[in-house]
Amino acid sequence: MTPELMEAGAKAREAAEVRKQGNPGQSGGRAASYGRVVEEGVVDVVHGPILYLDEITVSFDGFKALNDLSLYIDAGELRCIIGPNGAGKTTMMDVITGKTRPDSGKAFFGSTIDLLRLRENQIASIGIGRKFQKPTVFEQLSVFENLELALKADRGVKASMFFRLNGEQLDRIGAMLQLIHLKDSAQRTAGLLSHGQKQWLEIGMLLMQDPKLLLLDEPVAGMTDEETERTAELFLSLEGNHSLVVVEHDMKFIHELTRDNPAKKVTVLHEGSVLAEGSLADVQANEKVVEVYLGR
Ligand SMILES: Nc1ncnc2c1ncn2[C@@H]1O[C@H](COP(=O)(O)OP(=O)(O)OP(=O)(O)O)[C@@H](O)[C@H]1O
Repeated sequence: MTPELMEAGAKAREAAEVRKQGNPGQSGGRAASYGRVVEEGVVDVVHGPILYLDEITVSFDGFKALNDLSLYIDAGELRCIIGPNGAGKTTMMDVITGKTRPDSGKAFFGSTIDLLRLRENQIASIGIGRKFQKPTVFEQLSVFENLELALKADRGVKASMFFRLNGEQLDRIGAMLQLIHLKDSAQRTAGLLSHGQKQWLEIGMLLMQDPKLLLLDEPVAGMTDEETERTAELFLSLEGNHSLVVVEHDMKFIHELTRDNPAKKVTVLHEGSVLAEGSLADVQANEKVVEVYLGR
């Protein structure tokens, strides 16, 4: 069998597996999904949040990195998650993206897609994008080529080689360059960009794949104040069209992300579960939060 055919076969199997999730009696015991057919790439958010984590527990040698963690993110929401070192933020992202399997609990994408039954690559292909703390771009390629590659990412190797951008795709790359503030650097080698610009490029690459949910792990670590402000602007412009979960230590950045709407929810994690949730002002005034985190 040719590699192209094997790839096509694997894709078809994945699509079938995702579709199968509408069957009754699947994990999570959610009768609400009974008999519904899940189309590939379609996330059902009509009846609730885009991300639903319920009583997730993850243990490492008996130590609970996540301890009955329940968290719900609405479609189009920008949620900031803070918490001291070791609170479980990375482990939570690992569970959502299929890197770590929990001991117990439920994790749904929309109301029908059971994330705990999918592999990492399947989870990425149904629209959950993850940005790690360190930027990972193709350093030898230009900014434009990095975005072009991201656009082709779901094609097979051979199809990518012969793939030519059409007008609409060129326009999309142009719009993305504008959005991530790299229009003037389109032909620049990515390796020569500043740290902040590399972060934006990687975010742009994720966005080229049009994720429904973006998980961003400390996106402004190492950025200048100006870059941090621009990143806040960028995320605020994505809110509504995408759902974003931003894990961050930088409180100034959290302030910037919540400034337009002081009631915006912020979640504080501690020892593997939610310690407090509410507006930034509320959580900052919460005594338990002050004790374990902000008061340090
Ligand atoms: N693979 C592992 N094996 C053993 N312990 C682990 C493993 N992964 C995480 N832990 C522990 O689980 C706890 C939660 O870790 P996690 O990295 O999720 O926290 P975090 O909130 O992301 O912390 P930080 O802000 O420092 O990145 C920590 O005490 C960590 O030492």
